[in-house]
Amino acid sequence: RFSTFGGDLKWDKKSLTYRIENYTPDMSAAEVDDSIARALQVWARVTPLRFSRIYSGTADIMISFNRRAHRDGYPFDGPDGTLAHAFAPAPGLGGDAHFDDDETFTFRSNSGYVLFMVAAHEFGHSLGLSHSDDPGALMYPVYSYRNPDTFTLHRDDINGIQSLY
Ligand SMILES: CNC(=O)[C@@H](NC(=O)[C@H](CC(C)C)CN(O)C=O)C(C)(C)C
Ligand SMILES: [Ca+2]
Ligand SMILES: [Zn+2]
Ligand SMILES: [Zn+2]
Repeated sequence: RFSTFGGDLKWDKKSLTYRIENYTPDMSAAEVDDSIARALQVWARVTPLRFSRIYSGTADIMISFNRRAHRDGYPFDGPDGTLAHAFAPAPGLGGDAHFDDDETFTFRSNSGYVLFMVAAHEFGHSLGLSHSDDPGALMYPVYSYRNPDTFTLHRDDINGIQSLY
């Protein structure tokens, strides 16, 4: 069963911007760009939301790779453990997604954490979803590998995001 953040935190606009601030050494920049774009598309396909990329200035969804403490009061924990975090819709830090660069991120291989899968989960938070208790849902709080080519959103994720937009 999906959950949202208290107070129905959601964006009050349909067009959102995103900016990739830096890159992980684990993958090519093109693979990171593609993983991020596809992770946003997961949600765009089932909502009226549209995402456009900007290359400077402040986007609604600022995306970065960080290690340990990185100035938001939620330091990462080194390899494994927490893989990433994201903030509910709001100005400033709201909507932003941070990835723990002490992880090994991959484009599609399960020899690390598939960036597309992690990002798709994080963007659920960026859009206003909290966690689901359904183990098959993308918003379930535990990472599980799924083939990026055959991945589809679980009914619970769709119900959740469509309860907001
Ligand atoms: C492999 N490690 C895990 O499965 C860890 N889970 C995560 O890092 C979550 C992200 C995954 C689901 C992409 C954190 N989260 O909810 C961010 O929004 C632990 C379950 C160990 C906390
Ligand atoms: Ca970690
Ligand atoms: Zn952070
Ligand atoms: Zn989460």
